[in-house]
Amino acid sequence: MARLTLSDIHKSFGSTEVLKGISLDVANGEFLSLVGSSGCGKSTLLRIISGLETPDRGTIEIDGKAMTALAPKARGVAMVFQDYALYPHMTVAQNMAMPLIMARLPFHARLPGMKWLTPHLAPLRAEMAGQVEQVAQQLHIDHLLERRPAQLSGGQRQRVALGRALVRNPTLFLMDEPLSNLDAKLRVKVRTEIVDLHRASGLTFVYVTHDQVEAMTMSDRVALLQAGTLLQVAPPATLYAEPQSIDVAKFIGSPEINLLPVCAEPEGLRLGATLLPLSHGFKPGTDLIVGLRPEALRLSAPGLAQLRPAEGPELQLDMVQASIEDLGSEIVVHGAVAALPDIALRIRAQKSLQSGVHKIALPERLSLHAPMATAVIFDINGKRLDPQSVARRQEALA
Ligand SMILES: Nc1ncnc2c1ncn2[C@@H]1O[C@H](COP(=O)(O)OP(=O)(O)OP(=O)(O)O)[C@@H](O)[C@H]1O
Repeated sequence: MARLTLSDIHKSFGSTEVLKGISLDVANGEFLSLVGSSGCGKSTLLRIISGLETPDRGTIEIDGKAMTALAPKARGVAMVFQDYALYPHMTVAQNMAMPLIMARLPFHARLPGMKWLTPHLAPLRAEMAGQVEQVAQQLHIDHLLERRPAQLSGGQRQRVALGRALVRNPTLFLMDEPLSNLDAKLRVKVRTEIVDLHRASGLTFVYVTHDQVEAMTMSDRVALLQAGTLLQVAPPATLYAEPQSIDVAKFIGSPEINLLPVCAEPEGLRLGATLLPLSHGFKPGTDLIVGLRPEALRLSAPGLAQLRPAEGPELQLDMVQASIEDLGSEIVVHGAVAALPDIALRIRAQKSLQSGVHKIALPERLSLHAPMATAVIFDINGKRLDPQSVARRQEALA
């Protein structure tokens, strides 16, 4: 187990500043995912932690010990790459033993044929073979030890790469998009296996992905990186329900969050002809943005099953439906706010809550309802307005 501390990490390649001052603490035994769109600097940060890349500025500590100047192999860190980087001419057993051989056998003893000329090293070789066997059993690949990588499936290769990293008994496990070469079904399976491996090993994991579903389902916390800056670091549920900015709100959740430009009035927030009763005491005339998750919206229309009564106060919006995506268990409805055709709306709803017909047909005009508590309010620069400070302001005005 290891605690990782990054302080003010900067990195440029030529004139391009890729990391702009990253500070991050990863706790002992935590599973932290680093997410962000392509090119935002995820792999560079991982390579800096492992020692494969040097930061221009900033420090890396593991359990309080300075790592910044140490060579990769001195850091006790294991890394699994996207392409697995297995040696094609070696068996699975030889691939998995390689980190042990490099760390523990003297150079001359690693050369071909030296096994017979260094009998005094036989106990060490047997111990290493035992370690490989043990990790192979843990990953259910012990029956594959004599095969070469070309004789394995994608998922099996992936497990060999994990095994090769684990065999060194690392304190910190780094993974760079390890599932991206697997098909969708296998990805779900291996995802669960990695989570199980994390639980069983108790190791600290830092996992890079651009896939928000992976990050949200696997991690204790998610760190969202954008253009070399950390936008927010939080548990998945917090990132989803309490995004600190519009950029975070847009990255997490599919379909994307609905963003409605409104203007504050004394009685609420005005969206075209609709007045949303979110009267938070904003100065009249202030432009704001209201975020509503597609799955927070419920539809009603003539001919549809009646909605269950709401548990708390609700917002109501009229929508002009443009298209319906039927995903089997649920539907996604796209459309526009009535009378404001440029403002797109998306709703995600369980199909069983609809009228029960096989082919979903909805009237063009729909009425949408969302619990008020699910609305997230941002200022015009995209920063989330803290609900507590909003409440305090309301009290002060009362
Ligand atoms: N060795 C290098 N030399 C020059 N530029 C580099 C180097 N390594 C990375 N970059 C650039 O740094 C930026 C960040 O790259 P990085 O691989 O860290 O992004 P990423 O978030 O991991 O992207 P992806 O999800 O596509 O792998 C990119 O613009 C990339 O082209």
